[in-house]
Amino acid sequence: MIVNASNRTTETFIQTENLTLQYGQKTAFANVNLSVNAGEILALVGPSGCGKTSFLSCLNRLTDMIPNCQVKGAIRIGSVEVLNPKINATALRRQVGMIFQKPNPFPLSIWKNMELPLREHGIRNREEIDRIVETSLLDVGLWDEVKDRLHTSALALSGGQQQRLCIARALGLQPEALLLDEPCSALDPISSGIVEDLITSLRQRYTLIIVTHNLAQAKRIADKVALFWVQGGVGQLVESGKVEQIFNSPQHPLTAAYITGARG
Ligand SMILES: Nc1ncnc2c1ncn2[C@@H]1O[C@H](COP(=O)(O)OP(=O)(O)OP(=O)(O)O)[C@@H](O)[C@H]1O
Repeated sequence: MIVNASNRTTETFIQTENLTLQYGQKTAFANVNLSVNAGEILALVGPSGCGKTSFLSCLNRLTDMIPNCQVKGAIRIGSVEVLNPKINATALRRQVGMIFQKPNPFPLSIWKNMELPLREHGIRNREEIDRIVETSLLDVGLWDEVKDRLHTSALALSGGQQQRLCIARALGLQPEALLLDEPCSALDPISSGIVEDLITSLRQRYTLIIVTHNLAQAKRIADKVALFWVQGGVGQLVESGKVEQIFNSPQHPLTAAYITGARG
């Protein structure tokens, strides 16, 4: 294990310092200083194009895969300096999982979706795989729904079930943190509610950062909220704070305008 989230909720687990990301000449966001305590949920909100997805992508170094993408500043997750080139990005991504807006199961059976990442990370013992698959599917409330069809295609599941499978797939790798990029926005309202409840249930055990355009959702599930905004063509962190503070007594006029729907 490369990160350690003991002392949950009282200790900073994810922290960025002066984090800046450029795609070629274009600065997506600049100088973001943000922290999340272990076991908490941070919601990233803000209008389209302000850099929320780009920020998330830095945290498990998905940005390594984007040509001409430069990330400067510092990211600490547990005791790991994420931007240190010596850090193994594959091992980091096992500890810091990512869930995307559109569920992305492999076009394989439910079982294979769960098994493949485990094998890729060196887990080959059949009994251990069986145990992890069952526990992870139980954790996301999917086990009873799929236990009799584990060897049928994951693509036959509903959108909400597919998203829960993707979360189970990430949980199987025993991550410390999960990054969720609008995980409910492609789902119907009922599935969205189920996935939202699931995310809430993961608080404490995991540190979570969720990008959402749904302010009511941020208010329901987040411990902390961060508002990004494009200023001078560059994404900036306008304000971050505890969810009650952001919604009840925002410090910045843009935050006040955003949460009342007057801007954004
Ligand atoms: N691969 C890329 N190459 C060049 N520019 C990019 C790339 N990805 C994002 N951008 C630009 O970076 C800025 C921030 O984009 P990003 O997707 O991070 O914003 P966002 O807040 O997540 O938006 P949305 O809410 O619409 O998903 C935008 O101006 C976008 O056009």
